[in-house]
Parts: sequence; C-alpha cells; structure tokens
Amino acid sequence: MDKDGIIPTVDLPCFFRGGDENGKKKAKELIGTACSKYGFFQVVNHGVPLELMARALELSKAFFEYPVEEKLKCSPTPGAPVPTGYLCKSEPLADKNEHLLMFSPESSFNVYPNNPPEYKQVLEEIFPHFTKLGLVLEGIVNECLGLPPNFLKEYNHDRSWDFLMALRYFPAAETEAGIGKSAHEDGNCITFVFQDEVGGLEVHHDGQWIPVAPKPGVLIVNIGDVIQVLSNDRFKSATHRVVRPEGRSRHSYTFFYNLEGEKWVEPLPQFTKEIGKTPKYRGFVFKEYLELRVRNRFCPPSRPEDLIHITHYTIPS
Ligand SMILES: O=C(O)CCC(=O)C(=O)O
Ligand SMILES: [Fe+2]
Repeated sequence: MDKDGIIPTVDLPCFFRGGDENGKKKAKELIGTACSKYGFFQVVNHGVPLELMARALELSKAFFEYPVEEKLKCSPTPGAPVPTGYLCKSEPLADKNEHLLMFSPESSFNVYPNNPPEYKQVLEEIFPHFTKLGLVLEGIVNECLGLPPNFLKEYNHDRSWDFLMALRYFPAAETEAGIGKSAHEDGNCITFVFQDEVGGLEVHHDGQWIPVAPKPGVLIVNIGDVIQVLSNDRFKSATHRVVRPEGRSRHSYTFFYNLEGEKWVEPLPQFTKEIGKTPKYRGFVFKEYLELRVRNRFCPPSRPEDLIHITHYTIPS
C-alpha cells in the first residue's frame, strides 16, 4: 500500500508476450516487495480477457437473483475437497453471502446451473485463464524468493484442488455491521479476486483496514498461508475481509490457486537451516489444515479466538 492507501499495481504484459527483460525485472521487483510487505498487489494486462470477466459478473448477478429453489438445484456433490455448487451462508453465521464453487472443468465434482443458459460455458471458459495466470505468478514468486528454477512448479504440480468461486454478498441493513466475510487469511498458495463496482474488500495493514478500490479489469492477487509457511514468513498471507455496503448486493469472483491435499507443507531449508534461522511452523499435511478451516466456516467456534489460523502450526520461539 502506498501512502495514498492504494495497493501496488503491476503491469504484466511482458510475461505473456515475451521479450522486454527490463519490464520483467521491474515487475518482479514490485511483486517481491509487495509480497513481503503487504501480501497483496493488483495486476493489469494479466491475460484474462476483460470482456469474459465482465460477462462472468453479469451472469452471476443474474444467477443469484433467482429464487432459492432454482439455485438449490445446483446443490453440492459429496466427496469433493470443498463442497461444489451453490451454498448460502446467512443466519446464524456472521458472514452473509452465497456462492457457487467449481473445480477445473474436467472435474467430476462440478455441478453447474442450467440458468442463465450461458453461465456454465463462461465459467468453463474463464477457469483455464486463471490456471495459466497462477502458473505465471507462481513462477514469479519462485524467482522473487530466490528458489531453484521451477521449484514451486514441481512441488505444486497437481492442479486438481484449484477452485473458482462466484460470490454474492447480501446488502447490509442500516442497523448492522455488514460483514460479508470476516477477517481471515487464505489457506492456499495464491488467490485472485475481481470485484464489481460496489467494492468492499479490505486488507489489514499496520493496524488499519485499507479498502481495495474496485477497478474494472484489474485482478487483485494475494499470497496464501502455504507460501507464508514455505518461505518461513518471508512472504505474507495478509488478513483481509469483505464489508457489505448498505442497500446493495456486492458480487465478486475468487480463484484459489491451491495445493493438492496430500502435500506436506513446512518451512523450506532455504529460509531456515541454510540461513541459520529456526522454522516458525511445524509441518503439516495440507488437507488436514483445509479440513479444520472448512469446519471453522460451517460450525464456527463460539469464541473467535478459537478459530483455526495458520498460527495453529506456529512453533513458539
Ligand atoms: O469477495 C472478495 O472480494 C474476497 C473473498 C475472499 O477473501 C475469499 O473468498 O477468501
Ligand atoms: Fe480471502
């Protein structure tokens, strides 16, 4: 975040069109600093077609307007790492939103709405653009962390746990706090977000909540807990939340560039013994952490301090 409260924006065309080594170097420097200071940045010229992003938002607005019976036709299939399809979160949960979730178009867990008729096709079309961008940004993060070439790509080679969510946040009433998604950190590797003109995403930095102003076509990128642990806190998984505005719905999409569930996560030797530092986390199997987080979301503990965060694995110093 600059002094004016705007999170850094990075232009990415050099990574898609090749050439321009100077542009690449500049973008990498910006991203490296943003990841260690804030855990958040924004990207433009990211390769995801802008008209597809706009169309996806339009279609999810139409979908979430349908009566609940229609939306429930797209109910979760059991067995997926996280429930796919349509899910509504409202009373008694603090977070008031509804979402539609899908894994990659090849996944047998996906359930799609029949209406609006074009929705499935647009979701299936946009998904691989995020996979591609995830790979590009993972490569940049790999370089910024000074890891051996392709280290993260090889470590995180299985794309079957990546998922995309279309979200609708209910309008807040005049008398309520209007939380749409409570303060949290993302548990995955890298997240992409795009939001409509309503806004509402906020990042916690230096004790303050900083709004991420909506800008059409811009993608917000944030580092998740897995990268924070691997890098032994070199890169930050920042706390963020969504505030619901009064009187109007807010729509967004999030793409979670994830990790396969059986993967072992622990601080890498490059950030511990090779530089004489102690690990800040004990190792864990990724899916165990994910399960604890899913349980948190659907059966929240009565005391907020009992919510599971990555600090669950912290080694006391
Ligand atoms: O809707 C948004 O803008 C962000 C949602 C979010 O933080 C999440 O799904 O983890
Ligand atoms: Fe998040």
